[in-house]
Amino acid sequence: MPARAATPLRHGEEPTDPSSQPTYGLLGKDLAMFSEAGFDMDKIHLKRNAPVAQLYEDAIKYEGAVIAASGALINFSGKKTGRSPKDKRIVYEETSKDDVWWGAINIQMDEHTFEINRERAIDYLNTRDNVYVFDGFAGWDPKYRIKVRVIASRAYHALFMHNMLIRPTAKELEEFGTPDFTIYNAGQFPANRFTAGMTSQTSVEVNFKRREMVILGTEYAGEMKKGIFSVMHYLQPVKFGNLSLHSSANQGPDGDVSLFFGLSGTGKTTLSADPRRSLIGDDEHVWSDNGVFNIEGGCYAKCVGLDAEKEPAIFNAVRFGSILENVTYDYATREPNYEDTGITENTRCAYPIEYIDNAKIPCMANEQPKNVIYLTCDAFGVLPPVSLLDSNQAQYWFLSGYTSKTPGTEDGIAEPTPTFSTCFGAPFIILHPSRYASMLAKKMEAAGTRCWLINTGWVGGAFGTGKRCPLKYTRAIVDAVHSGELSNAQFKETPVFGLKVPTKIEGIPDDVLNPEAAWSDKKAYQQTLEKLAGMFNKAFERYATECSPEVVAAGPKL
Ligand SMILES: Nc1ncnc2c1ncn2[C@@H]1O[C@H](COP(=O)(O)OP(=O)(O)OP(=O)(O)O)[C@@H](O)[C@H]1O
Ligand SMILES: O=C([O-])CC(=O)C(=O)O
Ligand SMILES: [Ca+2]
Ligand SMILES: [Mn+2]
Repeated sequence: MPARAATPLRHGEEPTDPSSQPTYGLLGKDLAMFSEAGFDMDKIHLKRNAPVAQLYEDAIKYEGAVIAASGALINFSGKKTGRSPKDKRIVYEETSKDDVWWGAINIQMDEHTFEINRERAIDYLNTRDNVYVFDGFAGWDPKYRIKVRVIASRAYHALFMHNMLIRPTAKELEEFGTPDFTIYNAGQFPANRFTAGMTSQTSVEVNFKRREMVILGTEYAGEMKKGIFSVMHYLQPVKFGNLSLHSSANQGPDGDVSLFFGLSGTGKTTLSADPRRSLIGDDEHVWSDNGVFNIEGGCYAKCVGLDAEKEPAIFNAVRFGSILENVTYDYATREPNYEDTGITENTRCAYPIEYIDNAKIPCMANEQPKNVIYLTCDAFGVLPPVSLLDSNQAQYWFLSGYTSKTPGTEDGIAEPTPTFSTCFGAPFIILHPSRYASMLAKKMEAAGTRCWLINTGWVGGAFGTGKRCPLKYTRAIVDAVHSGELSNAQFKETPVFGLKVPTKIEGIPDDVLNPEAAWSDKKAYQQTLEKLAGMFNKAFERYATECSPEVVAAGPKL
C-alpha cells in the first residue's frame, strides 16, 4: 500500500494533502486514460487501491454490508448468487477468432454490441459518486503475469478483487502504467434486452482485441475472478505456450507438487488446505516450463456447512479483510450461520491467500508436479473413491471431465446434476479442449507425473440413497497418495471402466473402497454403472476424431 497522510485526521475531517487521496498514484497520464475511456473525471470520485478499512466503511455506508463477529465483511450479491454461463460471451474479432472454440460455451458477440454494452457500463459508472479502481496482477510468475485493472461501482467488488488478484507493492502500483486487461463492472445496472444478441438483463463479455471485459446485470463477484481465468485460458497457451488449469496446488515438505483438478464443488479448495503441505493456490494455476504458479492472490472457498473442526484452515481465514458472500448471520451475535442456505447453497468466503497459515508465498513452485489428482463428484455413487489412471486414461478422463454440478454455483442448478465438463472447467476454456489435453499429456509424460482419480461424491448408493464420501476418508486417500503408500499398493481392475483400484488402504473400510460392496442392491449397482458408461460413450463422441485410438479405447466397455 502507498504511504498515506502523515497527519492524523479528526473524526469527519477531510484530508488536505492530495497524496493522501485514494487516487494516489493515478496522476497525469494514468488519469487521462480514464477521461479517454469516457469517465467524467469532474464528477466521479475515483478510489484506487483504497485501503481495506475504507472499503469496509463504504460497503457498510452505501451497500448495507455488516461486520461479522470475526471481523469479516458480510456482503450480499443481490439476485444473482452464482455465475451465469449462458450470459457469457466472447467478442468475435480478427485477432482471436481462429483460436476460440466457438459454440455453447464461447458464444459469439459482435464488436458493435460490445461497444454498446461497454458504453452503457461507463455511463452507469458516471452516475455514481464513488467509482472503485483496483490495480493488481494475475499470475505469480513475473515472466508470465498480466496487469489487471478492475473498475467497479461497489466497494465490495473492489475488496473482492483486492483479495483475489495479486496485490501490488507501493512501488509496483506507482509504476503500474497501462493495464493488460480491464474489467468494467457495472453489475448493478442491467443490459438492455433490446440490444442485438442480448437474451436477458445479464451480460458478461470478454473482448481479447480491446483487452476488456464488461459486466452488466449481475453482482456475483465470482464473474470477475472467472473472467480473468478465461483470459488466462486464452493468453497463457496462445502467447506463452503454457497450460492453464482449473486446479488447486500444494507442495509437500520434500518439494513434491500435487495438482487437484476438478469442477466447482468437487473439493479443490477443501483438499488442498492440508496442514502437512504448503498451499500454492486453491483454484486457478498455470503449468509452465518452470513449474507451477498460481494465477490468484486469494482463495474463494465454499462456506456451506463450514466447520472449525473439519476445515480449520478455511474457518480461521474468515477474519478482518475477508468477504463473506451471501451468508446469513445471527442478528444478536453477528456470528455467521454457515448451515443456512436460505439465500443460496453457494455461500462463499474470499480471503487473501496469506490468511492460510501454510501458504507458500510467492505462490509458485519451480518443480514439475509429481501427482495429478482428478476430483470427480459422482452423484451416481458407482465410481471408486480412488483409482490409478494410465496415460491414455488420463487424457480420456480429462477430455470427458465427468462430475456433477453442485447446487448454486451456476444459476438454476438445484441438486447434484451429472455433467461432462471438459478439462474439468468447461465454462472457462477458450480454445478447443484437445489443445489443453494434448499439452497436459505431454507435460505429464515429460515429468513422469502419476495420475489419480478420486471420487469425492456419493458412495453406497446414488444421490438420494447413498451418502457423500466422508471427508475424513477422502483426506486419508490423499494422504496415502502423498506418503507413497498408494504407489506401492496392489491394484485390481474394475469391470466396465477398467479402473485400477487399490485393494487396501490404511484407515479406509473395504466397503468404501469397493463401490459394489457398498451398494446393498447389486442389480441396481450394475444398472447404474452401465447407465453411466453409456453416458460416457455418448459424451466422448465429439472428441473421438480429435485423439488417438488408444485414448478412445481408454473409455468404458459395455
Ligand atoms: N469427500 C469430500 N471431499 C471433498 N469435499 C467434500 C467432501 N465431502 C463434502 N465435501 C464438501 O464439498 C465442498 C467442496 O468444495 P470446494 O470449495 O473444495 O470446491 P472447489 O473444487 O474448490 O470448487 P470451486 O471451483 O467452485 O471453488 C466443501 O463444502 C466440502 O466441505
Ligand atoms: O467461479 C465461481 O463462482 C466459483 C468457482 O471457483 C467455480 O465455479 O469454479
Ligand atoms: Ca474453490
Ligand atoms: Mn473454481
